[in-house]
Amino acid sequence: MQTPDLQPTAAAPMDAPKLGLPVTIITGFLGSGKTTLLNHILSNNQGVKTAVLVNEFGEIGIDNELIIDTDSSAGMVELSNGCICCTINNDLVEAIYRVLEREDKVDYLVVETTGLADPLPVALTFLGTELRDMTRLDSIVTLVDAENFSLDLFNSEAASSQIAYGDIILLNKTDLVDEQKIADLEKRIRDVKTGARIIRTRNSEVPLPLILSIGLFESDKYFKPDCDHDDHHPHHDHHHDHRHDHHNHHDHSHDGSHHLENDGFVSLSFESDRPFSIRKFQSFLDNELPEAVFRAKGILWFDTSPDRHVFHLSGKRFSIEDYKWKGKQKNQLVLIGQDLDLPELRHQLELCLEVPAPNRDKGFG
Ligand SMILES: Nc1nc2c(ncn2[C@@H]2O[C@H](COP(=O)(O)OP(=O)(O)OP(=O)(O)O)[C@@H](O)[C@H]2O)c(=O)[nH]1
Repeated sequence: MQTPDLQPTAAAPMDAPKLGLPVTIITGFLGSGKTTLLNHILSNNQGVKTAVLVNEFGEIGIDNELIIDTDSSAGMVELSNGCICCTINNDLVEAIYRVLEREDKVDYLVVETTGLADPLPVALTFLGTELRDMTRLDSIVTLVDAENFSLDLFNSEAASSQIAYGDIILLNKTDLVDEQKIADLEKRIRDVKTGARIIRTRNSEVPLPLILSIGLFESDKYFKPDCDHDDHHPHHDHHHDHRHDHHNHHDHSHDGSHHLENDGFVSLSFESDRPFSIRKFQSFLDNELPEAVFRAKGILWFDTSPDRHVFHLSGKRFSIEDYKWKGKQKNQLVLIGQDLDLPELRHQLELCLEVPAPNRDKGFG
């Protein structure tokens, strides 16, 4: 279920973009940091009107001063930053409709599942019902408590399901354990899920573009840009290799970019005025995409399709929405990951282009 078929579905009606509300599901065992992550999202998701669905409102530790207005009849609370919070009483679908039917539209929906539950039914609610056309399941983010994730938890079906379906896994509370334990856990997580995308966090602090499909085209604000471009960026002239030392750094600021640079996150911007071969691009996603790529967003042009495709990727999950071209056809893709081999990745993408051109200049834009 993680990887829908890449073949574009029937063309969307002219100029009628799908209004799929992007949805991120947060899952993870009891006490792993889900509510902490929700608060992190709500405090940093500026300009993105976000709705959150939680199982019981009491569980959400949103600071009281964020809350301004309560419409208890609808089980909905409006927060002072414009975000809304809605309880799931019995019926998840009903709660989602309450969000979708609001006059004051939201841009993003985040759903926190209960710690003991398997996230699959929640994901299927978005993928397998009529909600499928109104929402777009963007990512499933799994929190893992580095201190308490014991062997027993690996025997819990819910916990292994949470890992198996997580597009991105946040190994949280890394402040409470030593490096050896973290490394052991990463290995055990990869035993459950080959190719798991794991990010180490404290207090669930993760750069939002890694877990939510927002601001990805502005990723150079957050992520050290493509090495190929370093020469053109005087601010990056102190560029050095983070591979060997990034775990020893400490985040002295709450500024996301600082944290990211220390953790070796980089982004690759790829543009081309030739279309991708859909077959080669699909094979790249299925077989070559490095584990260290967490996120991607792109405007894609395929050889066999007249449409403009908006592409989102989270871990191995991706979605494609079809639109009509307005301007000139081209490919534009941003990939974000940790310690990526950027020249190699660029080369792989070039090989996905429809007609390989010899002696192509390296680097775009
Ligand atoms: N030391 C430490 N504590 C953390 C970290 N992240 C979260 N916590 C604390 O762990 C406790 C549980 O965090 P929550 O965010 O409430 O966890 P949850 O997954 O929502 O918990 P449930 O709703 O019970 O499933 C809180 O006291 C947090 O402050 C971390 O990285 N390090």
